Amino acid sequence: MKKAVHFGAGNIGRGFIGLLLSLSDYEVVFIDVDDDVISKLNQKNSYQVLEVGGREEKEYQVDHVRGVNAKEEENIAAEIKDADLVTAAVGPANLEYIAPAIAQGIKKRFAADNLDYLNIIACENAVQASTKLQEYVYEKLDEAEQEQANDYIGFPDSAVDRIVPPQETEGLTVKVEPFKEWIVDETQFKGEIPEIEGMDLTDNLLAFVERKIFTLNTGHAATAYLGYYKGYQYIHEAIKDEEIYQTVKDALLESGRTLIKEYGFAEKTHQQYIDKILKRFKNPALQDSVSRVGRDPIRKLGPEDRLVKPALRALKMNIFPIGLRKCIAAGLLFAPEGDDEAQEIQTMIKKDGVEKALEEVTEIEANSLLGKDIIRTYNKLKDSNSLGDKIIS
Ligand SMILES: NC(=O)c1ccc[n+]([C@@H]2O[C@H](COP(=O)([O-])OP(=O)(O)OC[C@H]3O[C@@H](n4cnc5c(N)ncnc54)[C@H](O)[C@@H]3O)[C@@H](O)[C@H]2O)c1
Ligand SMILES: O=P(O)(O)OC[C@@H](O)[C@@H](O)[C@H](O)[C@H](O)CO
Repeated sequence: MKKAVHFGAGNIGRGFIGLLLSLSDYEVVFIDVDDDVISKLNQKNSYQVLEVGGREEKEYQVDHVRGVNAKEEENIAAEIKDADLVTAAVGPANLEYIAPAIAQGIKKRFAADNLDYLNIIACENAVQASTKLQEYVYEKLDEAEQEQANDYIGFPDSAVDRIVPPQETEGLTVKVEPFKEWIVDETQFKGEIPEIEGMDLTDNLLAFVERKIFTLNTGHAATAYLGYYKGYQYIHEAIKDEEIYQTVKDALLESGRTLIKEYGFAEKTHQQYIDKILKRFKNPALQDSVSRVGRDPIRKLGPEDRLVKPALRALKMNIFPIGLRKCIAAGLLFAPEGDDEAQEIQTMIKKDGVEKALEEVTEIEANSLLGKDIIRTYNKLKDSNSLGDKIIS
């Protein structure tokens, strides 16, 4: 049996990547900062994945799993020393914290003359997350180790798509949607490409990753921010609201026009891709919350992320992003308790005004045409309790 070390035993870790690895005959060693999940993995050495909302509910048994606490750097390095694959799904902001243990593992492999190729794949909602992880890992290697790593350690970037909502049960069981897509850049592997059920390959990853993030995640964040604004708890409820559906669809068509121009997707195929995604949002069995989907709005409203980047691209194509600007404005009103980034935005707005907060978070100038329009929309939203016709125009 081969061995994979996977960082992040959360929703995507257990509900998607861990499942695929197990189906492909890997033992999976999960690394996590959460003591509780690690001790449960070590007590049971197995868990279940439930696919819900399709024609029939499907259950998968995931065996041969165990856990190591992320604090135990030496033990993690020892696992990586003879691992066949390393994967991660910890959130883009946490990649820098897993890099030291990965670097230690690489050092141990080289010190033991283990020159088997190793590939390390970050499965995050970010463009070039594995490349970013490589930068963090290389900061911990000396020049000779970096040269050796250039020959033996690959960091293939990937795009990962499966909606895994917050879990309601205490145990390890993970509820997931039936849809799944994991696409990895075949040009960045070192050595033989591992055969993993459900892992697809491409030599054109940027097109796929941008299509995914600037469609699914754009629409998801838009639904979450507009849904929160209108008082919905769940994504499937929010997307059923006609006003929200129309605004999200407008935003996706704007983003879609930029993707079609950038990557040459066929218009009809892209339209079908959008429709399929909107249908996935409607899955009531997921009970996916607007607070999870909108989480970390400083990241999500950032200049390179799912709402602002397509809006700026649209502007460059002389399309005024009427739908996207409304979603950005609603994002500035997103304030669920317990979301530190959402609270930070609210504090910025209270302290220095929405103009300053907009500039700080999105890097859009408050005095630009788009900036002024976002602020006008924000103020209108704040003073009413519906998206309203006057807001939609
Ligand atoms: N849930 C989804 O629908 C989904 C789908 C596609 C991609 N993603 C992406 O996958 C990544 C993980 O998302 P998620 O929904 O699984 O989140 P999650 O919070 O359920 O899981 C993340 C896990 O990483 C762990 N973690 C955090 N810091 C760590 C560290 N330093 N070392 C080890 N473990 C650490 C957390 O304790 C948690 O268990 C994100 O980048 C997300 O964008 C999520
Ligand atoms: O994980 P985030 O915080 O980047 O985004 C929240 C959701 O949009 C995301 O997790 C989706 O469910 C996922 O990307 C579906 O593939």
